[in-house]
Amino acid sequence: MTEDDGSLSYYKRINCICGWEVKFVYGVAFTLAVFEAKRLLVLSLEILAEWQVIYFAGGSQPVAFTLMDVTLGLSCALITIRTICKMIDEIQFMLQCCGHTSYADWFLFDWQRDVIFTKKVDYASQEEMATQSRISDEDYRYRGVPFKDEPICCFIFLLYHHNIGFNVNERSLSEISNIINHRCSRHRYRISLKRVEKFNTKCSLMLSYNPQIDTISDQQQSSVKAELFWRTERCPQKGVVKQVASKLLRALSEKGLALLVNHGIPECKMKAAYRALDAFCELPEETRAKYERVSPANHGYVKPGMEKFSDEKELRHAFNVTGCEGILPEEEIHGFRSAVEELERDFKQLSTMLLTALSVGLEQSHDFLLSKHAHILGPGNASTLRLLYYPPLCAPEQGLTRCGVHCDYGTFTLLAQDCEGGLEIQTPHGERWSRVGHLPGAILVNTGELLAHWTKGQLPALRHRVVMPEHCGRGRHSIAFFVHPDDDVAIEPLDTKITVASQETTPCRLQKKKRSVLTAYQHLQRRFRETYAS
Ligand SMILES: O=C(O)CCC(=O)C(=O)O
Ligand SMILES: [Fe+2]
Repeated sequence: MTEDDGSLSYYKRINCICGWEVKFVYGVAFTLAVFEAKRLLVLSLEILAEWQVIYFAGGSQPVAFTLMDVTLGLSCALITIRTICKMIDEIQFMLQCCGHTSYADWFLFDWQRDVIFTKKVDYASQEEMATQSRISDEDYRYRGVPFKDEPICCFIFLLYHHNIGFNVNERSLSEISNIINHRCSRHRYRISLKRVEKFNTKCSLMLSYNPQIDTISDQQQSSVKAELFWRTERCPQKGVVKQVASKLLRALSEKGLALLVNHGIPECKMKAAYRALDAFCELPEETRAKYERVSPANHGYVKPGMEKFSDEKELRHAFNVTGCEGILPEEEIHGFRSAVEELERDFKQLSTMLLTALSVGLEQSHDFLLSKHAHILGPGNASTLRLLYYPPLCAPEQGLTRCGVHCDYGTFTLLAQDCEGGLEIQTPHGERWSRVGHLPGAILVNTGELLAHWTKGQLPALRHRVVMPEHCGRGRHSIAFFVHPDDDVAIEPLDTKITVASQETTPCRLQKKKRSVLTAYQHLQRRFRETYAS
């Protein structure tokens, strides 16, 4: 890395981190394609030159067959190459590794196009990268991704469904898992495969990676899964709910967060909301001011600098929607209302399911937590849908950040984010920060202060922040759904018998001081006073 005119350029060559197996198969497929192409060329030339002779000797039929054979051979070889490339890309994507300087490179430029059509591009140079063709959110999956010699991966765990998009069969999955488990053991990746026919799913891939923990023991590994199986069932079987509950609880107790796939909220609804907020942020300042949040209500537009979690300037636009018929900029932005109302409905439904699972996991009746959250998005409950937009920034700047360190205040938060990245979490039992990568369509569940307090810290509140981008980004969009109990619910530790291992946890601020019993409303207002500039 060199420093030139104050700008940083990276001069690191691109190496493949893949094992010899992948390189070998890749090489064979490529050689095959070259060989078949050569054969096709030579044959075509021969036919052209000798056509009269072939015709009179009655050789046109065998020649036609050979031609067909070669053509098929070539396309098969090309398909093989493509499949292998896709498989490698998919693995890199899931591991959130590779890329030139980080896996986020994939989203920054059209890697494949540039490799093919440009003679020499320095992918390491930020200036050069800024001039490259950008790749859209929809496209990146179908393009190649750059390799890197040292994976910059963050802690992530997920259950990824075959029928959502990991389009390979079970055999190739187990081959991939063998290769990765063998080759990447030093990077602490683990992949395991499961068949879950019962839930109308062909197979799932479980992947875990944690660079902060020296080794992931088998026991730790099996404790970080969380998935929602029963979203389409009105009356789910008890066993299914119990299974999800225990996975969710283990994930939240050990990591403070869980990643949900197969949750039923389509990505297009998130994107509609992102677009609606973009349009709002482009309105003149005086128009936006009409919709500003006015305390003590939480509904409305929060302009940059209005809410502060740290001493740094925090550059973000937020629009809080509390569901209590607060005004929305529908007049200026047609479709704003429907975009947020649809999401509110979906997030509320998802929260209801998670509250049921948590109640069961806490060994209470299934409606135990639901009864404390009876009025989500209605009067007397502070649950809020929040649209967030962080404008693009080119380089980290002193005293400026996107979102300072904080714990969320309520029961839990559901968070959807685009591919820009920047979200970081502090694992409950450590001081180090880990990146949370972007998995398209997945929703993050993180524990809030009240759930931590209720469970005496056994489900610890997750400290998180959004840092500035390393490269020129495109701006970050996210949607948070803060689930809060009804205003009058007292926040005393619950009488629960949590079955997960009790561990020493980093206390969130609520637990540090002994205070008289507060209601959920009082607790929230206290937090708002601390974070909102008057
Ligand atoms: O934008 C994000 O990803 C995080 C936002 C957040 O943590 C919050 O608003 O509480
Ligand atoms: Fe937060």
